[in-house]
Amino acid sequence: MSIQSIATGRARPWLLPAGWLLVTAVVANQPSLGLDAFWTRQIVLVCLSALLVSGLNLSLGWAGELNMGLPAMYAVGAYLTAYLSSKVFNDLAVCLVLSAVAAIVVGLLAGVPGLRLGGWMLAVCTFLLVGLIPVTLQVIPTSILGGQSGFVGIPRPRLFGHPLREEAFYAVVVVVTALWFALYRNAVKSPFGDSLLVLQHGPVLAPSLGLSRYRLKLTTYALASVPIGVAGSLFAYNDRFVAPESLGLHLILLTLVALIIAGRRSIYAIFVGVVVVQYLNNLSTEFDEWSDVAFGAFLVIGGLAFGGGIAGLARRVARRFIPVATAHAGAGAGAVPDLSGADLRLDAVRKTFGGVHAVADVSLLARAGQITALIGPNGSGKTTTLNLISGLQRPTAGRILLGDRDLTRLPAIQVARCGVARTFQTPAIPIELTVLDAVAAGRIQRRPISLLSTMLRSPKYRRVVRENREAAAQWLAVVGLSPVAGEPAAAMALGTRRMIELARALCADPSLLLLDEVASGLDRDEVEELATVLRKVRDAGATVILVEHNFSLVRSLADHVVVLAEGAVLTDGDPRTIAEHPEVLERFLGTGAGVSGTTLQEGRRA
Ligand SMILES: Nc1ncnc2c1ncn2[C@@H]1O[C@H](COP(=O)(O)OP(=O)(O)OP(=O)(O)O)[C@@H](O)[C@H]1O
Repeated sequence: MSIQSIATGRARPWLLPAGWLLVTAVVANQPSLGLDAFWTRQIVLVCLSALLVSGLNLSLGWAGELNMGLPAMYAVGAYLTAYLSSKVFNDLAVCLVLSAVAAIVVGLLAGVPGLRLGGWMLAVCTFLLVGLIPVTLQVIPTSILGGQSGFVGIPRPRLFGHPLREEAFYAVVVVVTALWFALYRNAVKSPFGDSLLVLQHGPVLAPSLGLSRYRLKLTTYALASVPIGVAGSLFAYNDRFVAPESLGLHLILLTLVALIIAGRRSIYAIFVGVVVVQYLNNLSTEFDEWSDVAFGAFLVIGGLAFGGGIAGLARRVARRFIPVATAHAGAGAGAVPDLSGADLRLDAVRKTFGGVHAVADVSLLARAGQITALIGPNGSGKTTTLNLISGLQRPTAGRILLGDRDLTRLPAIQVARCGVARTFQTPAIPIELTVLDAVAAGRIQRRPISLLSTMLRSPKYRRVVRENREAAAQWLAVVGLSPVAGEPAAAMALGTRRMIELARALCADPSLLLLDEVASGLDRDEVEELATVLRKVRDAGATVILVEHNFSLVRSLADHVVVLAEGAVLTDGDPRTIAEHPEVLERFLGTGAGVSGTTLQEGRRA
């Protein structure tokens, strides 16, 4: 298989858009379907609910933040449309656009402080917005928004000066929903969506790849406001009456239940979730006073028992019937591009945690085009040193220089953007990414693409994504994982996940590569393959820092070895000198153990 064919992945990419267009054309054509008023209304309601669920899914499923302010954004779209169309200018397109913008603005009022404060504060801040709906309606004169009794007399919609008959409005609702879902799908099935999956992995991975958690979450949250505001606007035109009681917590309850049925991060399954909830909601008019209790109970039970929803179920079934390929091509086959490394210099770097001196005035020089091994027993400060270099922790004192760039006070995102890439002791592989996309994630920050370009699949988007995927495919060939490029990365065996992480770090074209116990858990053949790859990377000019317990690997690979003990440098030199150093032998390898033992801990125990 060629690099290009691995990078391209899916055959017949036009199939999905063509199918979606066909479905939209059929459903939008109400007269040919022969739908009566009941079914037309049901389809309109499904569309409005699907818009709401997609908004909630973006914030909760993709960005991991519960947006409790959904009814407030919906209310903004509905009341703005009611007011504009009745008293200012009646045009459906204008009202849709202004409602989306107003929903974003209102959402950001709560979203900016909520996301800055972190934790559950977004849910709390947005919840306050819902409380503001009745207060706002009390304050604004009844002659403007209708007060507690609601806004009546919303006119029939007009579009570009023409009045819209009922079937034309129905078609607009279907087309707007289909269009939004195409844009929503493009947004999440892209490097932007992959970045959101990286966010799900926890607080450390995203900054190490140069991705800002706050910016990504805020962008997603703002995007999530768009379909909610649009749904509010369409709702006002559809019912031609807006009342505060339809904008309460019941709305968020129904939306959450539909999302649970559809599954977090679902796309088209949202329509199934919405249809089920609508059916249950129609039934519940017979036991109206109990409906919130019933939906609340479903939320709890569904959340516990139905994790992943329909989308998750489909993925599990697919995994069961389509076996995961595990073939391995043998590492070191592909060509390694030039990696222009830079010298790394640590100057009396210190890190203390309370009274613990994790790193005590460490000075070292790691040269470009060399592998510098950092060895020492457990707790000697190796990982902390890597964390200080990569910006995940800040030094208490000292200086860190990469070439002539001072990294000492830079946060992890900036350090990553300066060309520092790393792996972790436990491989950090986000769920739901293919092996190819997990590797390409290493390059997302190198050439950012705007969200608009992403959603519209602009020529720039296509070019950058193709080039990134080709680079990822090239690194997969180097580490011998081309045969599993399309498989789910997180489901791979430990050795494969370590190679995926290594390929991801290399895919960023790093000037400095930090490897934290990259050989741990690998079998003999895998360690040999790893050594082959690392020699190629070194020969390509990268600066490599290798934290490792496997002393045989260190001996065979390292140009220079730095030995840490209790946070300080005990000694440094070439591997042969270190292997014969009396104190190293005595303290870590054991005087009788010799240096051919595989790990430092084993030697210490000897
Ligand atoms: N966040 C922290 N808070 C308090 N102490 C810490 C923290 N991180 C590390 N330490 C302490 O700093 C010392 C060095 O830890 P570090 O993880 O860097 O060692 P290491 O050489 O990488 O060990 P290992 O080989 O087990 O990974 C240890 O005593 C550890 O307990």
